[in-house]
Amino acid sequence: MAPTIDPRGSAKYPLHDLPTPEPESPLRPRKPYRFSTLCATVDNPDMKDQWGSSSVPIYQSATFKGVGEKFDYSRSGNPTRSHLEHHIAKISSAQHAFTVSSGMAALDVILRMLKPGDEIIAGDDLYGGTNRLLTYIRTHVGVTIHHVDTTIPEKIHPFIHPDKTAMVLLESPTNPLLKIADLATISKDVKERAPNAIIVVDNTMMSPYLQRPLEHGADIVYDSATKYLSGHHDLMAGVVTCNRDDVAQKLAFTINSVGNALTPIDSFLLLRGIKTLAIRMDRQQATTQSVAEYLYNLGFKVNYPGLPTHPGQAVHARIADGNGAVLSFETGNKELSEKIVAGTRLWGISVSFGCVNSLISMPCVMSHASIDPATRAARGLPEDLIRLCVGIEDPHDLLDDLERALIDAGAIALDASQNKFVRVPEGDALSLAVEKLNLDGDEDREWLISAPGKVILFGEHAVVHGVTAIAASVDLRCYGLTTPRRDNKVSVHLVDIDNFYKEWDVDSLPWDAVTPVPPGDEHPEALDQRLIDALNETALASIPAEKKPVHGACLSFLYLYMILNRNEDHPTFDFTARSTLPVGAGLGSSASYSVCAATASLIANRRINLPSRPAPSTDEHVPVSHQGRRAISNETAEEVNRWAFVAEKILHGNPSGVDNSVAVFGGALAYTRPGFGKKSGMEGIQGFKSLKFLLTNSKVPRDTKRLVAGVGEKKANEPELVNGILKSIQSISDEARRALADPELPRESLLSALSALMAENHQYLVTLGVSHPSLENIKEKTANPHGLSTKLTGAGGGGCAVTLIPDDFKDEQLQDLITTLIREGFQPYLTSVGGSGLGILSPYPEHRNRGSRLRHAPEGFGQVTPPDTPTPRELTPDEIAEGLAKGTSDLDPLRAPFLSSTVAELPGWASELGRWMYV
Ligand SMILES: Nc1ncnc2c1ncn2[C@@H]1O[C@H](COP(=O)(O)OP(=O)(O)O)[C@@H](O)[C@H]1O
Ligand SMILES: C[C@@](O)(CCOP(=O)(O)O)CC(=O)O
Repeated sequence: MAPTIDPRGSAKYPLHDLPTPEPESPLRPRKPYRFSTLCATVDNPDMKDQWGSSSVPIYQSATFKGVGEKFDYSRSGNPTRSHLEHHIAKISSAQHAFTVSSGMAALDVILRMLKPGDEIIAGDDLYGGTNRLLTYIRTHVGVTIHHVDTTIPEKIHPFIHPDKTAMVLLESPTNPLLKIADLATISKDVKERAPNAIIVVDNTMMSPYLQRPLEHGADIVYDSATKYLSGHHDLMAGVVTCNRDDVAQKLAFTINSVGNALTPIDSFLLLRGIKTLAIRMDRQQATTQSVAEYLYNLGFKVNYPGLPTHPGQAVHARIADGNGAVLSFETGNKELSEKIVAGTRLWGISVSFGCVNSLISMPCVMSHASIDPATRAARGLPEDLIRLCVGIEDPHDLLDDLERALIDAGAIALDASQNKFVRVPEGDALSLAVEKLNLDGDEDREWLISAPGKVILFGEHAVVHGVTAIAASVDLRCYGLTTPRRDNKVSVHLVDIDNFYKEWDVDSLPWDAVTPVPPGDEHPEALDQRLIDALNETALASIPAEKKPVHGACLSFLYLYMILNRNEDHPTFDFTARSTLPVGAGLGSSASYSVCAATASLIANRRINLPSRPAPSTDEHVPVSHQGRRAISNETAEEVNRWAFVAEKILHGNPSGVDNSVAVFGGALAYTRPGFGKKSGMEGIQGFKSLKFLLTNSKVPRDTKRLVAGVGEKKANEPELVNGILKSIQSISDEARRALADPELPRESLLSALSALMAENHQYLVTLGVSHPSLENIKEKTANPHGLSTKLTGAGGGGCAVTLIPDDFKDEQLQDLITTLIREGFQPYLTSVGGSGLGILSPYPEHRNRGSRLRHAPEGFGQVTPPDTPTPRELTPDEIAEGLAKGTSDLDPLRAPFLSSTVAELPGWASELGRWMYV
């Protein structure tokens, strides 16, 4: 049957005018195309394009020449719009479709069917704009409106009048409470009692993909096509569909008279958006289900028909094909909700929904603000309600972002006994968030900080030049303790570097040379040479140049201490560092030191927020582990990371940032330095933790700054060679990443792939000139007779080598290898990788465990005991006494045991102090 085009605005089509081919044979009939095929297939057999264009052309023309042709004036009809309307009719099971300038324009066209004295029955949880227009109709046209709870069909009955009820206006699910109306039952009930009443359904929340109310007895369905139909928030449009010719005629008349039909260009855009409706919707609603379950499991009241607890779930499942991508939830407190909404990053704060990007809003202050508060209350719209409109972003990122916002607002907190986040009881939440660890008045408190070292598996040196490196945290850490001083001094105590100690009167420091960086601002790209020179000439003048490690450590500490200070009130404290990492051996001791030093000064200068008080815990022992992970917000972590990078610049000259990123964020990362015209940043890598590595310190000292500069020079002198190597190392990192991310790759294949890539990467480092005979010796000893793969790690030139230990490598064989390495004068460590990043000992008294006995760390790491305690060396009793005498006080309970613990005892002692909060 050929469609008839009504140039006055309505495109009328027979049902099932679908591009389904004719059956090839009566025995094998073709099935009609399914929804997503219909969406993607824009085809109007009656309007073939003369050039066979693949997409419908934009007829940007107000008038059309000729008399009696299909089109004469675009207000009445336009070919692009006709194509769109044909397409919408097709996917909506409708005979007639109209497109107008917005969803509200669609409703306006529909409401113009009413006349004074008519009555409307409408839901009580309608979109704010709908309410506004209904109010206008009531006051200006004289139409009576009954707002009724449409979740129970019987509640409508008393308001149905056989003559006066002209229209029933329904939304299901409602926005924003996601209430469900039984469209089929209500349509039937109304038709029985008031046969002339027109049933109108706003289907915007569902789109024709998930719900087609015309199939359930509705007379008119309208959508704000600005939402899911378009999907990209780049146009505004409204759609009206119906099957009744009489109704269609009236709608067409109004649209043509008013002139609000959709423009050609918006028609084109909407047609384009509809092609991906099904695929977008599938992704969006799958993520919404996860978000709804996540919030529900935390204990929030969640409104989403996909939850079994939703009262309208069964009715909705009968009528609709899916649950949509909007949900709302209550927090119990409006202010708390405002904080959560303001705290998200990925979820954009915006009205509207249906876009590929996720949105968060508070209906009472945004989309529904036009309804007065009393009416909102009367209709049960909670002031604290948060609406989430889910987009197509990665579900993990969305959940992550939401979780961080909930943590930062104080809505959820870590329960250490369950090792998971739980909802903070209503009432407490806000006070906790506001409390946000008020650092004022905490001058008299000690702070214990720790950060891990790292092992670079692939990409050292190359990472400085923009290549991706793959690195993971190791089980060895630097600890930094700040102890308040009451004598106007600041001091640095470097236990690992000859127990070096130095103090300065804060007023003697070269404050004139400081250009302070305001809180929140980033440090400029280049170091402030004026401050460095001033420090070298004054505070550091007495440190001889050959004492490079001490000089670098003091300079980086004082530089941060001064530049982070923003007022006349200079904090006074001692900063003592101790590490279980070998210093200067390529395992990132400098980065872990930098992270501790940066955190110390950021805390002392009150420039970072620490988490609100976590849920009260029992007195139970909480070991240093992943228990407190993510207690420190991402924002704080990023701030520490930026400043640790500044300290790394002082120590390394031209660092890539990979070491400090691992020290702050822990785990395993693929890191690409920004500024090389490609995708930069860091991405977590899974599948790393189960790998076993032997780290062997050659004990050959080397200078990272010099080695990094050396590679830079080689690149300048032999660009072709070095650029080729950089390219190859990038491929190695990419391949390693793919292998680690491939869940189907058998374990054996993963290990052999990584071994081969390590060997290849090492050879490139040899060519770059950063190996050392001692490293080649370690490589040889692990390869023969053990067949293991070894590469240098870190800057090279000495320092450490890393060896991958296969799962089936026997303990005795490992012990044998370790003995050989020790005999050669090397220091092996068997370490696990991928543990926590920056940690801060909780300052909350109830999380402290004072007076606990010193516990000895378990001997060794993993199955193999390293034969000797690693560097740093143990302090002599005299040195301990000397250290204790410096600025110690009974008020500072951590300093004395921090100094007197042996290196082996240090991790166990720290963990026993109480709860640690981690990034
Ligand atoms: N525990 C520590 N105490 C003081 N300074 C440290 C400590 N750990 C590292 N550093 C500083 O970092 C420098 C080592 O950096 P680097 O040579 O890059 O070695 P790594 O590869 O271990 O990071 C030291 O010379 C010192 O200035
Ligand atoms: C050589 C390099 O790639 C790794 C750091 O070396 P080391 O761990 O500090 O020895 C330098 C950098 O990435 O900053």
